[in-house]
Amino acid sequence: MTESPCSSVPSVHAARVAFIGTGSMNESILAGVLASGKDPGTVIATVRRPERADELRDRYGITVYAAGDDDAANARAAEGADVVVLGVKPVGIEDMAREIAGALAPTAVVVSVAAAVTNAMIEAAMPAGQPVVRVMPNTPSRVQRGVLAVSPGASVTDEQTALVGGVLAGSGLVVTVPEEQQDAVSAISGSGPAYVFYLTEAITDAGVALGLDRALAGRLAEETVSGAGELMRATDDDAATLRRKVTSPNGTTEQAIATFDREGLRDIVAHGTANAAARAAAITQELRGS
Ligand SMILES: NC(=O)C1=CN([C@@H]2O[C@H](COP(=O)(O)OP(=O)(O)OC[C@H]3O[C@@H](n4cnc5c(N)ncnc54)[C@H](OP(=O)(O)O)[C@@H]3O)[C@@H](O)[C@H]2O)C=CC1
Ligand SMILES: O=C(O)[C@@H]1CCC=N1
Repeated sequence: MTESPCSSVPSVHAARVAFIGTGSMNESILAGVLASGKDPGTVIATVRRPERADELRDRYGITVYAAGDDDAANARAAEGADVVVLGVKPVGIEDMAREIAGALAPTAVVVSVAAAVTNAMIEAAMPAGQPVVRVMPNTPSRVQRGVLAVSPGASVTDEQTALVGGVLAGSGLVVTVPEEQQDAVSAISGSGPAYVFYLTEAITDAGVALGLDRALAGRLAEETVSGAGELMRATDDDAATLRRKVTSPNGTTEQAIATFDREGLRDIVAHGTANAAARAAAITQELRGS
């Protein structure tokens, strides 16, 4: 991080934010940011397909350009923006950075939410000195309950990083992490919602196997997972303490937990997340080789 020579950074309220490539992840962040009260007139988005642009326009009342039928759409959206959030797939991020580079104000902060793409890769696609910030968000951003892990690049000032953090705070908890931890963060909180949904699916299937109808089993599982999450957030108890409070000695829960331990569920989770982090490192290498 570097010191700002002068205070040319706008307020979070006034900052013009462009979301370039607004699919599952960027839409989640955008939804959280707007729900936090940011003026829709300060937010612009791009997608590839015109029908997707219509959908976002209807849902959020923002300006949306479709790059599929307008080659200049992404550059036009980036022009005049204070914060530009790149949300295309990792393999397309560097090309997208190059596509918009010429349209950016020198002070515009380029944020990449792509897994496995380093600040240095984005910086190399930009004019020298362009501020860049790498972020690993997650989809609960959509309901302002995301976790967004921020790693500032080489040329971004503290004030610019604070602006990015202030905008993203509308979508959830913003934490700062050293960039070398981003693959681990991606494996834990970036992918984490999928693990929780997977567990919810498994609990639902287990309910069906025990004779419940699927609709009821699904409702029980979903309410239980979301209720447990809210409880975890609302109390000072950690997860292990809350688990113990459910587990009566010689009761029913004890049997389930003992089975999970015996059959290695913790090891499976450790192995799965290690593979997720390893995949991020492999994608970085693939992108460097391409
Ligand atoms: N999904 C997640 O939970 C998380 C994703 N990420 C990262 O977010 C990034 C996006 O992932 P995700 O949202 O899942 O992917 P999606 O496929 O849902 O979103 C990609 C979006 O990019 C748009 N797009 C593609 N090409 C262009 C183009 N040339 N111009 C403008 N828009 C374009 C697509 O438009 P269209 O819809 O019209 O095709 C689509 O809306 C990835 O880099 C991923 O690593 C990070 C953390 C979590
Ligand atoms: O699956 C992926 O690659 C992205 C990054 C983290 C969550 N989704």
